[in-house]
Amino acid sequence: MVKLESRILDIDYQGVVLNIEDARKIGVLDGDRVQIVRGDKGLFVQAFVVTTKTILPPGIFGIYHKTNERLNSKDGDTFEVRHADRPGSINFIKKKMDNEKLNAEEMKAIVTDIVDDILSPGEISAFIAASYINGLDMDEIEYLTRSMVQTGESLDFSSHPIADKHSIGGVPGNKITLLIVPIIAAGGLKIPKTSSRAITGAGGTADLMEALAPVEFSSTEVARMTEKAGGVIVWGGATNIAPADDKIILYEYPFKIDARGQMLASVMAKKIAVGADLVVIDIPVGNEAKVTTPEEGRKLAREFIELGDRFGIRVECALTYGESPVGHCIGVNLEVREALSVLEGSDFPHSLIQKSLTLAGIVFEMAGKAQSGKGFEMAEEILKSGKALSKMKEIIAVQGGNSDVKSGDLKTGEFSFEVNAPEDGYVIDMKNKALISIARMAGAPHDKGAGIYLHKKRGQRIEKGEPIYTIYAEREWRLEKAIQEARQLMPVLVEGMLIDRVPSDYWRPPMKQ
Ligand SMILES: O=P(O)(O)OC[C@H]1O[C@H](OP(=O)(O)O)[C@H](O)[C@@H]1O
Ligand SMILES: O=c1cc[nH]c(=O)[nH]1
Repeated sequence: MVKLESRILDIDYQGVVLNIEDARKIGVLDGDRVQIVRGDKGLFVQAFVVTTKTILPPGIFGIYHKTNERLNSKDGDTFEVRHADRPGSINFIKKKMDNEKLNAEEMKAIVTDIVDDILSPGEISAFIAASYINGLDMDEIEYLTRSMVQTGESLDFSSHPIADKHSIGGVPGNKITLLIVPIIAAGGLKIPKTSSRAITGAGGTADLMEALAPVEFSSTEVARMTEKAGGVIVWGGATNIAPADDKIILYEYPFKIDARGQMLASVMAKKIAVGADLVVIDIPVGNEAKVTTPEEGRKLAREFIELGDRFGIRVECALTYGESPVGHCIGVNLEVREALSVLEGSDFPHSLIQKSLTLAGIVFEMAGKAQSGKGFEMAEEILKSGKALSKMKEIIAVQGGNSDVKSGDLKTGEFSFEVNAPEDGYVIDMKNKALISIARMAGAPHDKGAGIYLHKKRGQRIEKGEPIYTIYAEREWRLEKAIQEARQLMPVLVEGMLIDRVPSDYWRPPMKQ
C-alpha cells in the first residue's frame, strides 16, 4: 500500500492513472485494479489502472471523472492506494464466453461491476460479445433484468396505472415516441418515458428529444416532472434508472448490434424501474430490421410478455412494418421537425401517423381508457384536436425547453446533396442499414442537422432527374464522406436502374508478360 496525492482528471472516463514507479511499488500493471482507501470517510473504491511514465510524477495519481463521482475528491487529497483482487465477475464473463449458463448471483456480480465502473471497456465488450454470440436464456434474461433494476433507483408514483411504450428500434426515422407520449399523457395516463440514445440507428429518441429540451435528469426529477405534466421523454443514461443499460449500449453502438437477451433486459428493466403497470412494445419487422420475419417477431413478443409476467407487468407487443423508414426523415432535427409538424396538424406522413395512433390506441385499450377496438379513435381525436400538441409543449416546458418551438425552427445542416433518379420507374427497394450508415457518415446523431430526407418512398413513381433523397450535413467533409458511402451502398433502388457496370475484362487474370 502507498499513500498518494490526488489529481482530478476532467475526462469523462473511469479508472486511475498511476506513475509507473508507484504502480510497481503497489504491485499492479496496466489493466489491474487498485483499491483507493480514505479511512476517515470510510471510502473504499475500486478502480481500473492505467500507468504513465511522464504525465504524473511519483506520489501523485490521476482520478478520472467517473471514478471521482464515487470518491468525491479534489486536487491534493491524500489516499492509500493498494492492490485489489481481480473481480470475480471476470470469471463469470469467461463462463458466458464458454457458452455456459450464468446464475442469478453471477449475473448480479457482472452488472454491479459494470455499474461501479470496475470492469474495463474491453471486459464489458467481451460480455456483450459473448451474450450476442451464445445468447441468454429466459432465466438469464430475468437475472440480468433484475440486476439492472436493483443496481439503480426506482420511481414511486402517487397514483396508478403508469403506462409506457418502447420500441426495440432498428428502423430508421422511428420518431413515434414524440407523438405517442404526448397523446397518452393528454389522454390522462402517466407516462415517464426513458429512452436510449441511438444504438443501431442514426438518432435514438433521447437524441431527438434533446433537440427540444434537456433530457438529463435525476430519478427524483423524472418523477416530479411526470406528476406535473403527465409525461416526460428523458435519457435513461442520465437518470440512475437501470444505469447498467446505457453503460452496455455504449459498447454496442460502434458495432451497430443489439444483443437479443440484453435488449429484452434493457427495455424491461427501464419499465420495471419506472413502476410501469402496462407497456406496449413496438417490434419493427423487416428484411434489414432487428427482427426479420413475423415468426421471429412473435417469438420475441412472447419473450417480452413472459418477462413482463415474471415482474408483474402487462405487456402487449405490436409487430410493425420495418421494411422501410418510418416517415420521410432520418436524423435528429429532420425527425423532430417531421414529428412536430404532425402534432401541429399536418396529415403527412401517413405511415408515421398511423403507427403512432395504433400504438397509443393499444395503450388506451390496455388501460381501460377506451373500449376494445376504440383506442385508435381516441388517440386520433387527441391528435386532431391539438391536445397532443399542447401536452407536448407542456412536456417541453417542464423539461426546461422552449415551448414556443415550431417545426420550422428545426434546421437541417447547411451542406446538402441531392440524389436524383437515373431512370423513370418505381422505387423498388430502400435499404435501411445503408440509409443509417449514410446518415451516420453525414454526422447523425451527434450533428443534429445531419440526416436524410426521402423525397420518395418504396412503391412510389419517380421520373428521371427527380430527387430521390437529399443528404444533409453540418460539415462539408462529412457530406463528402456520406456521398461516397451513398455511391457505394446505393440505398434506394429505382426499377430499371443500373446497379453496377462490370467491365468486360473484369474476370480476366492479369496478362502474362
Ligand atoms: O438506434 P436503434 O437501435 O434503432 O434504436 C434505439 C431507440 O429505440 C428505442 O426507442 P424508444 O425509446 O422506444 O423511442 C430506444 O430507446 C432508442 O431510442
Ligand atoms: O432501449 C432499448 C431499445 C432497444 N434495444 C435496447 O437494448 N434498449
